[in-house]
Parts: sequence; structure tokens; C-alpha cells
Amino acid sequence: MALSGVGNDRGEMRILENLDELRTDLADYIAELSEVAVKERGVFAIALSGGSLIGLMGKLCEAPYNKTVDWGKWYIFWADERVVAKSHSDSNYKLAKDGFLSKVPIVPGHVHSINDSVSAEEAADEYTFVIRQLVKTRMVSVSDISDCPKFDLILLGMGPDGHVASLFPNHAVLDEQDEWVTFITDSPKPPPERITFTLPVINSASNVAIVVTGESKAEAVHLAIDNIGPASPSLPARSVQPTKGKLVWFLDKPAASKLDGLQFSE
Ligand SMILES: O=C(O)[C@H](O)[C@@H](O)[C@H](O)[C@H](O)COP(=O)(O)O
Repeated sequence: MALSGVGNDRGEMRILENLDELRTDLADYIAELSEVAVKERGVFAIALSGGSLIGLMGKLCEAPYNKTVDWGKWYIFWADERVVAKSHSDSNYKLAKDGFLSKVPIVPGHVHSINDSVSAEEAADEYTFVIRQLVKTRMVSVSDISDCPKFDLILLGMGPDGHVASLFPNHAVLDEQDEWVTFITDSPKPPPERITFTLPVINSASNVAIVVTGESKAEAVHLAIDNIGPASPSLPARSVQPTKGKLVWFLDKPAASKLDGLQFSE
């Protein structure tokens, strides 16, 4: 059963009893957004991250979703990617392909992964170009308040340090306002070279979900969601504030355990 926390302007919180319920709720949420986007726009543009997120999306590969979702209309992107070969165990593409994309009938030409044979800087530039072409044909929508792409859904995980995508605390990429996709070569979480959507792109999405599980992230969840004083450290996840879109947090109970004023009602 889903539990609800005290709402604030940090988005909707869905706190699930256990990982199995979280997986089901997440699959329902993604399937519903896909249905709405396909009805409204004829396509569904979704950006994935790496980490535990892909495993938590696993129910989408099972009944009923594997049959009911309109997979042919999905366009897949990565909110961040490690600059390694696609066959490397660190590749977010490989993680998603092995754990998800190979198990559902997504059109191979709709899967937009990075060029893994160039530098991080070139990979970010090329990825921007790819997205720009798809914005032109409106496979990816465009924000009406910035010139940014408006993805139907951006899925993010969060690290114990509060990073999302490859936007790490105190890193200059957090201030990037002009680029859609940028690169880093000094990621504190290995591997060091990555490309990442910038905050303006994340915050232009129609929907952003941050999926966080486990007690090791409870403090970061508290700092990212609760109304903390000005002296508290600012976390990248706290800067995820869709301008017109909707932010939803998917949390298990251990990850939610340090939230202020949480009232569990079953
Ligand atoms: O490529 C990456 O490293 C990710 O995209 C990263 O942002 C990830 O989502 C978080 O680190 C959470 O990862 P976990 O859920 O595995 O802790």
C-alpha cells in the first residue's frame, strides 16, 4: 500500500511499503504516462538513468505491461551516460538493454544512445545534435518557456550524496544554463567520464520521477525534500524543480525514514 508524506513544493511523494510495491507503482506510473503521451502526441519520449533504477523498472517487461504498453511509440534517451564502450559493464545503455530494452518490443531505431567511440565532449555535442533533430520533427516536444526539449518523462535515481543524472554536488555543471547536454571528466562516482542532461533540460520535462531506495539515502532524501534552513547544504536533487512539469518521488520506507513530519497511514 502506498503511504503519503506531508506534501510541500518538492513534488508528490509516493512512499511504498516494500520494493515489490514500488516496482508495481513505478510500472503503473510509466505505463500511464506513456498512454497519455501517445494519445496526445503519438509518441512517448523517455530518458533513463543508470543505477538501481533499471532493475526497479523490471515489471514493465512482465504482464500486463509487456502487452498493453504501446512500445512501438517509445523513443529512448539517457539523462546521463558513462563514456565507455556500449559493451562495457559500466555502460548505462548496456544496463538498460540487458535489463529492459531487450525484453520489450521497442523499435531499435528509436533507441538513442551516445556515440561511444569519441571523447566525452564530442559525445555530449553529438547527443545534443541528435536531440535537436528529434525536436525539429517533434518526436521530442519543445518547452514553450525555454528553447529546451520537453521530454515526456525523465527518470532519475539519486546517490547518497544527492547527485542526480551525472550532476554531482559542488560541480560546475550544476550552473550550466546554455547547453542541453554537457560532459564531465571528473565524476566522483566511477567511471569519471560522463555526459549528462543539464538542469534546464531536466526542469523542462513534462514529468520527472526520482526513484530512491534504501536507508543509505535517507539523509539525502531529507535534505532534498524537507524544508531545511538556509545553512543546510544544497543538493543537486533539490535543484530538480520542473518549471511546468510534475515531479514525483518514488521512495521505499527506509529511504523515506528521515523525512520530517511523515505520517504513515495505512
Ligand atoms: O550513471 C549513473 O551513475 C546514474 O545515472 C546515477 O545518477 C544513478 O542514477 C545514481 O547514482 C543512483 O544510483 P543507484 O540507484 O544505483 O544508487
